[in-house]
Formats: sequence, structure tokens, C-alpha cells
Amino acid sequence: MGNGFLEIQNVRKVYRNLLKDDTVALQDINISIKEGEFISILGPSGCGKSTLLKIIGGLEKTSGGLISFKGGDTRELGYVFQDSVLLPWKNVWENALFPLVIKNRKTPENERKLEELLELAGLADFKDALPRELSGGMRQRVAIVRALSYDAPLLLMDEPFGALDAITRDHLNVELLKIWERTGKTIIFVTHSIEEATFLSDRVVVMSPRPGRIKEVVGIELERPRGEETRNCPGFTEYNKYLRSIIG
Ligand SMILES: Nc1ncnc2c1ncn2[C@@H]1O[C@H](COP(=O)(O)OP(=O)(O)OP(=O)(O)O)[C@@H](O)[C@H]1O
Repeated sequence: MGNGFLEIQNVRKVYRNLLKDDTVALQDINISIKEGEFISILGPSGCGKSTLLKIIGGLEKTSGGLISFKGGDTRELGYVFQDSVLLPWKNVWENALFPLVIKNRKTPENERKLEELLELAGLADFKDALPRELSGGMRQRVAIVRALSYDAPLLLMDEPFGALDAITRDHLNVELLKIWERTGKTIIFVTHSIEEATFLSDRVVVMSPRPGRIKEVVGIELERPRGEETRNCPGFTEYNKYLRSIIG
């Protein structure tokens, strides 16, 4: 066993189906993730990206292999989904605060940190707004702040910007990197988008389907901090081309 922050060793997942053949969703998955890394999981539909994230997050059991998380309690993970449902009757502040209330950790210090996060996410002026008064991008930003509210060391994101238009998605990618750089969290980010994976990641885990396996792990050595100008640099285009060639 290695000594990474998060070690995934020989993980396998089989979904048992009563009426048809079983689905081998994941096979021979091995990754060692360092603390503070930004990792993307990239691959075509059905290659097991969400299954892998759910297994890491403890929402799904493995059929074999080991997951070892040295970052603390696995219940202390932040999770952001494509459609991160906010409570419609609670305003932005109350939604973001909700995990702290449930975990009985609503302290003045934690509330101050939450204020800072809302500021960082550009939501400071919208604390009193209800979810229906926000754009899709703003709702996702609230969901990210909510997931970070209890200072989870690991943030799992399953296509959080998948339902947004390209301009909003690009903008939120920049915002997310700012939050990541400021908070030092480890992030595992599932996406279909090659450009998004290149822009955000330290390493991109490229998966292939049936059964879902890791095809290659590609280190993205573009300078940080990254911003809108990163998309215009030749390295960005080269990485995108390379990732596209691996996915095939
Ligand atoms: N609960 C389940 N029961 C049975 N099969 C499942 C279940 N969840 C996923 N699968 C199957 O496992 C495989 C991997 O699915 P998964 O959702 O992890 O892929 P994905 O790469 O996240 O796909 P997408 O990009 O479309 O969200 C697919 O063949 C899917 O049909």
C-alpha cells in the first residue's frame, strides 16, 4: 500500500442485474492521490466515472479492492452533483449553512469561514436570495460553498457544471480554481469535457468503457495560477489534442 492521501487499489465494481448479464462497471482501478491535488476523471458515457466517485465517497460498495483515505473520516467529504438541489424555501446563507446545522457545528468561527467562502464565490450580495432567484451557475456556486462549509479535506464533484452553457462553465472553472487555490482542498472532478479537464487539473485520469478501466493518467503541466488566458496558450491546445487522441 502506498502512502498517498487517498489510495485506490485494484478496485472493481460489478452491478448485479436480475434480468440481464452483470455489468462490470470498474476493473483494476489503481490511483494514488496526493493531498491538495486536482484530479479529473475523464471518459465517455458509461465508463464508470460516477461509480468510481460514489465508491470513493462511500455511496456505493466495491466488489473488490481497497480504498484507503488518510485525510480523516470518509463521512467528512464534500459532494457536488450536476444538479445540486438546494432547499427551495431557504435562502443562500441558510442553504450554505445547512450542513453545519445538521452536524451541530454552527459556531461563530465556522460562520465567519462560511462568510469568506461566499465572498470568494462571488455570492456575498446574494445571501438573502432564494434559489429560484439565482441563475444555474449561481446555484452551483452555492452548492460548492455548501460542500466546503464543514471544511472537508476532500471535495468530490460529479459533472457540477455539465448542465450549464459553455460561457458560464468556463467562468465557473476559473472561480473553482480560485477557491481550490485558496482552500488547499483535494478535488476529484468527473467530466465529459476534455477542455475542462485540461484547464482544471494537475492530472487527468482517462477511462475507457466496458469494463471501465484507467487507460492513462496524464499530468497537465500548465503554469498556475490558470485563468482565461490559459485557454489561448499553445500547451492548452496540445494537451486537449493529446487527450482526444487517447479517448479515440
Ligand atoms: N445502480 C446501477 N445498477 C446497475 N448498473 C449500473 C448502476 N449504476 C451504473 N450502472 C452501469 O455501470 C456502468 C458505469 O456507469 P456510470 O454511471 O458509473 O458511468 P459514467 O461514466 O459516470 O457515465 P455518464 O458519463 O453517462 O454519467 C454503466 O454501464 C451503467 O449502466
